Amino acid sequence: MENIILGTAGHIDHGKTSLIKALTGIETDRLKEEKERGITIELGFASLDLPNGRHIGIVDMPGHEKFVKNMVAGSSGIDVVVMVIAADEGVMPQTREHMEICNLMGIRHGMIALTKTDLVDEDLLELAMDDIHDFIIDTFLEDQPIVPVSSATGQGLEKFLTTLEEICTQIPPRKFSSIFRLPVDRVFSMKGFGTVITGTLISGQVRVGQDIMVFPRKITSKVRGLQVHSSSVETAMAGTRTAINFQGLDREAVFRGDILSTPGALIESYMVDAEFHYLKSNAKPAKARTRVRFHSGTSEILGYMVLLDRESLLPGDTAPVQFRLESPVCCIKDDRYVIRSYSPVKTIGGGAILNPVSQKYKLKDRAMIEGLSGLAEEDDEKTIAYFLSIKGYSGLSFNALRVMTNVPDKKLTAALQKMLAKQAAVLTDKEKQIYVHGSVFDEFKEKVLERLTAYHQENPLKEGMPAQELKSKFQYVDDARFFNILFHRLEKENLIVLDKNLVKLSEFKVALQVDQHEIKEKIAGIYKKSGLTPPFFRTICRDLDLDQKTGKDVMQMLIDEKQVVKTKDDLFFDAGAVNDLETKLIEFLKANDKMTTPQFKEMTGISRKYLIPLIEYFDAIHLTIRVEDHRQLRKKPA
Ligand SMILES: Nc1nc2c(ncn2[C@@H]2O[C@H](COP(=O)(O)OP(=O)(O)OP(=O)(O)O)[C@@H](O)[C@H]2O)c(=O)[nH]1
Repeated sequence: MENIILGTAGHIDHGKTSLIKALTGIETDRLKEEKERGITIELGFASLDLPNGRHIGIVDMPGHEKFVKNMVAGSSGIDVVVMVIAADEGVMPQTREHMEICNLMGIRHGMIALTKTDLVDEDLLELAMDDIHDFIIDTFLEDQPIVPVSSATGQGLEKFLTTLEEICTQIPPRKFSSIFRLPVDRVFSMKGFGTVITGTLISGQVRVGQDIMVFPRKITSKVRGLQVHSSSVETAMAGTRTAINFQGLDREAVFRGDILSTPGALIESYMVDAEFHYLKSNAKPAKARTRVRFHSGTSEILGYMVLLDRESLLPGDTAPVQFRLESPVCCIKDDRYVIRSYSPVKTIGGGAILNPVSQKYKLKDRAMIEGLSGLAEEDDEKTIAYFLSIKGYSGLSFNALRVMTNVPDKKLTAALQKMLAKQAAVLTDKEKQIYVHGSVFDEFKEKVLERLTAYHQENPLKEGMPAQELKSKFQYVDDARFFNILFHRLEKENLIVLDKNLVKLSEFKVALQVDQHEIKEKIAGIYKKSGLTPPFFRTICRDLDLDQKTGKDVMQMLIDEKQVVKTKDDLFFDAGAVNDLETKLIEFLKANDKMTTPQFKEMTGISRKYLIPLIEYFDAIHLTIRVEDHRQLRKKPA
């Protein structure tokens, strides 16, 4: 049987502490001031064994309006709430506020103790009952038992216990994360023991001898002793009120609001995103940016609440928000929190954490914000994928994923394995256990392929791009190991070939092994030698065993360097030969004004195959112009 944590709630002086004392014999008001003033300021702790042997840890919460923040602190980790309402007063302001806080904290089980029945007659008791029935409509206590009791006379206490027992059997086991966490309620020193810290162990477990870290201060220490419900134990499990005795931990260094965990397990953040329910009881809509008090675990932190998807939020509505805090928190996903207004102080809403380690959003981050609302659903793979996708190339470690997703270790490992298998995630660092989203790899793949394609186009005769040069184009992938892993995946997919520090697309082939300069010289020589009767270019390529693309690139160079002249299609001429011809042509036209094709043939002694392309070339460069069946100079000679 699992342990259960019970919390009391209710308006000041309605009899919470007296009820616990009547049930357990334990006086939870232990501060001197509390005794003197007769009210509960701090959280009180007690425990109770039910008739069926089940052990219950009790957190007695303060009812005074000023101490609601301690009440919030106490309510994290509570399974069942006893709402205490005095028969002589009925539902009062803090009865309502506590109910709202319990709702916001996600508490789903409870009952009502109608106390001080000895002070009222039948009629008044009935009136109080009616009052309560109206009050619990649409709350988690609707349809839950109401048990009249008197702590003064003991009347109804037995019925109270059997009812509580029955409720406890209905509480399903809690879904605990694997991370050991204990929000600090109290710190004190005991003679001969040193520093003792108490709190509710809200997830994971802790054992004697274990190293712990106090967050967000990051002080480390070792567990010397553990007590659960006043007995020493070796290991304490989630869902128990726990006292931990530390070896060499300064009492002054730890405060309520801190949180104990294992070294490095939590991540502190000044920004968290959450689903926020704005209580119906608020009078005005919430503004886009509101100064608030953020309560989570046992801490209260000042900050701003920023609406993420709207300009204002109506009472009763729920929306994604970001909290920007003055000091860091160490939340994990799904943690419940409560928001109180800055001044006057009043509970205005709360909900569950969606992204415990967030950042400021820019306009382009719309998709990230939209993705947040999907996180409230419990789909492990989707949640993991969301966080991996927003982290891009840097990815997330297994450790960070535990915090971000709140998925217990075994399930997290299984989900990641599944995602790796279908390439929805890539493990980029085995040692540090870093995962990136599958789409990050796809994006990288696209970019590398694009880069290499461009490189091959620019350098058709180079066998490949130096790997170092390629890497330098991806400065934003700052982890060399990560780069190499993605790189090798491209190789595995047969998209690229890595050889002697050169990378190339696998489909790319350099046609020639001779170097570019040599080919160029050879081709230039052929044109020089053949003068006005050159071979077709395709013939040259064939004779030299050149692939067309390489040949074309070399030819382009010869044209650029003005070594050859391009006429139509596949026919190129040595630039020197064409120049000589041009001089002769100009001389002839100056002397004769015009020239027919047969005259041109006579002058050059070449066949029409070369003649026509050359004549058309001189027209194209605007040296000559065709008039009827002859050519003349386009510009009259000076
Ligand atoms: N007659 C009578 N008096 C009661 C009963 N329960 C509590 N009281 C008295 O009511 C006063 C307040 O009781 P507490 O138990 O301190 O009330 P509380 O709700 O714990 O108060 P806070 O923790 O300060 O919010 C005390 O003087 C109690 O003696 C009861 O059943 N009958």
